[in-house]
Amino acid sequence: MTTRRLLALNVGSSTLKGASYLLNAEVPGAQPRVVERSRVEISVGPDAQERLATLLETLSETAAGPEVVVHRIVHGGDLHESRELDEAVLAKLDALVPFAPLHQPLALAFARAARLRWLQARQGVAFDTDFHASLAPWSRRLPIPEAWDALGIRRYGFHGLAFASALRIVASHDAGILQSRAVFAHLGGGCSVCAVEDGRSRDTTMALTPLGGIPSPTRSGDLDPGALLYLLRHEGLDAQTLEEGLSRAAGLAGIAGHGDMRMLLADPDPQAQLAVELFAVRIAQAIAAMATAIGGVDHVVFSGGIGHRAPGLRARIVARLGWLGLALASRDNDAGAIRIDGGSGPAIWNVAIDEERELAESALAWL
Ligand SMILES: Nc1ncnc2c1ncn2[C@@H]1O[C@H](COP(=O)(O)OP(=O)(O)O)[C@@H](O)[C@H]1O
Ligand SMILES: CC(=O)OP(=O)(O)O
Ligand SMILES: [Mg+2]
Repeated sequence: MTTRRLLALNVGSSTLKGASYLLNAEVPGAQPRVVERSRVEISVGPDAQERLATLLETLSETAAGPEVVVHRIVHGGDLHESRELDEAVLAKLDALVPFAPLHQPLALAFARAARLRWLQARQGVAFDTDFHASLAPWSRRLPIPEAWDALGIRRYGFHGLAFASALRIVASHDAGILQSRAVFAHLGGGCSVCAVEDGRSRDTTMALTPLGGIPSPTRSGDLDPGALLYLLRHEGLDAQTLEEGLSRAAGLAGIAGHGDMRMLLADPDPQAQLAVELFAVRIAQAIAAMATAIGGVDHVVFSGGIGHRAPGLRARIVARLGWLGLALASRDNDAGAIRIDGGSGPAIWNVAIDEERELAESALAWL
């Protein structure tokens, strides 16, 4: 048997998740089996070398370095499919920094730090945007002048590795999801909802950047574009101040002062309750909108730090979708079971996604 050590790095907006795997092949050249060894989650920080060192210490992987490293890259632009990282790919990803300013610089700093640290390792990237290569033409195009579309201002969509993982996990319980209409709600540091028909993304709420779509804990999501023009033109805000406000001080935090859903759900303060209500209604509306995009819904799938861990929020979202036939089995929902519907309408799933495994599996395409 041949064995290679692989490290998967998932740089999110609030967390850095790492997992180490063995790629075991019975004979040289055979498709390897991806076997997880250890995983860790730490908060992100500005010093990539220091964070990498901390991550490796916790993974107990300092003695033998990885032979393969795969990085999650939020924005791949027109690049599709996982691929090996070289200077030309890095340059293309650098150019996409303005389309994902919270994520892309950090992830590329980690990729560069990892390339310096493990000079001998083969390193690659997989993109959040890749899952959405199949978006419907009316979803991909934004209703803006042609000349702006030509600049690349269109819907790309994000959280693709999260949706792919959720799809893989649900399909392992019910392969029927691969031939049906499914709506995925990924609710974490960033939140987005996706319409998936026969296993392919057709529409999603985030668009050009991970700032669009439904609100997130500290991000505004979609706004009247006139509000931004007003702030620029009449309140004298510059682009930097606007970006900071929309990315870090908006969403739940804009209304309630912070974006921690655990605390908000338990807080009777009217502003906390307004934030939760606005969040739940916008997500429920997005689920209905995504169902409309694909002519109905057979499965609804929740994931992400909030989507998977906050049963009270799932209950509030589903309560608004009874007219679509959705109903929860309350006890299963409260217990955090994977299948949480009452058995009558569409199936409702609650999954602990594994983006790191998606990263690891994606490397098999270019190794
Ligand atoms: N038990 C919980 N209930 C509600 N929210 C939670 C819970 N645990 C974590 N969260 C929230 O989940 C979010 C992080 O989700 P995650 O998907 O891990 O983030 P990232 O986008 O960094 O990958 C944070 O906003 C955190 O407050
Ligand atoms: C795309 C995105 O918003 O990712 P995250 O939720 O990990 O911040
Ligand atoms: Mg995430």
